[in-house]
Amino acid sequence: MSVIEISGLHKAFGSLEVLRGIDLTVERGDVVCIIGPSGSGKSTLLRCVNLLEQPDSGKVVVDGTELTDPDVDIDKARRRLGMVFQSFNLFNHLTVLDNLTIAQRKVLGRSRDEAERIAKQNLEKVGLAGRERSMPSQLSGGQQQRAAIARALSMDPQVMLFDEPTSALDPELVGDVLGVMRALADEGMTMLVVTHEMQFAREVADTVLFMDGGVVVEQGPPAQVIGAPTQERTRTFLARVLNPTGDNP
Ligand SMILES: Nc1ncnc2c1ncn2[C@@H]1O[C@H](COP(=O)(O)OP(=O)(O)OP(=O)(O)O)[C@@H](O)[C@H]1O
Repeated sequence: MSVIEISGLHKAFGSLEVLRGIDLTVERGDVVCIIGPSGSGKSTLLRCVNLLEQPDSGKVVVDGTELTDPDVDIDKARRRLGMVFQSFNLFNHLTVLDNLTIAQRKVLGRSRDEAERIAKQNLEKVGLAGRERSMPSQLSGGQQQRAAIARALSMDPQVMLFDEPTSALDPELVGDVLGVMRALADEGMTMLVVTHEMQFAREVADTVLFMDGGVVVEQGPPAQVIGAPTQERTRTFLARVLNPTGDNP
């Protein structure tokens, strides 16, 4: 069964049309990587999936619930989606453990003990066992991002949304975060990932979506979209990101 069904999605900011009719279906357990040039609408698409942005028209259905239905309890429906942002978005005045337990307790009504047990399991999963009492400022960017992933996982999401999760990291920390994401994919987590990491997209994605100018120009398995793109716009973009200096090898 499809976990995400998006149809006819449009979004404009003033006169700027950012999404111009996006259709996308994501099957359970699949990893979909969204690639494309800056300003092509990738983040806006992800933010429309959990209604952080209200689409102007079109439908977003997650796990059988239409989030774009005005009568739906959006806070409840949104709980199926875990979101990881470029900028980690941890509460800096709270310990790592409190960052992971606060929403579990407030939103899901879990007891402190249960929330802490689940938080610790997820911290272990992302390689941060023993850092429960640390403050975010005592962690590297990569560790903060892994804590943010553990926080999202602690809410038992059906789908994880990643918005350029490694773009704010020093290059040497990128691999750890991508490693955690690979492990999640291997466990069967359904994931929608906006990324500039072509190697990750090539190796982990079931489907790659190339967006440009608010439309999906090309989509399919990575071997097709990244390995043998059929559209000129995809080829031009890939040539630039895979060989940014334009040097011949
Ligand atoms: N809240 C907003 N208000 C006005 N304009 C916005 C808003 N959010 C995004 N935009 C504009 O919409 C366009 C698409 O932005 P979006 O962030 O979706 O692109 P992107 O493909 O994710 O780019 P990048 O790779 O640089 O993050 C950009 O021109 C951006 O300036």
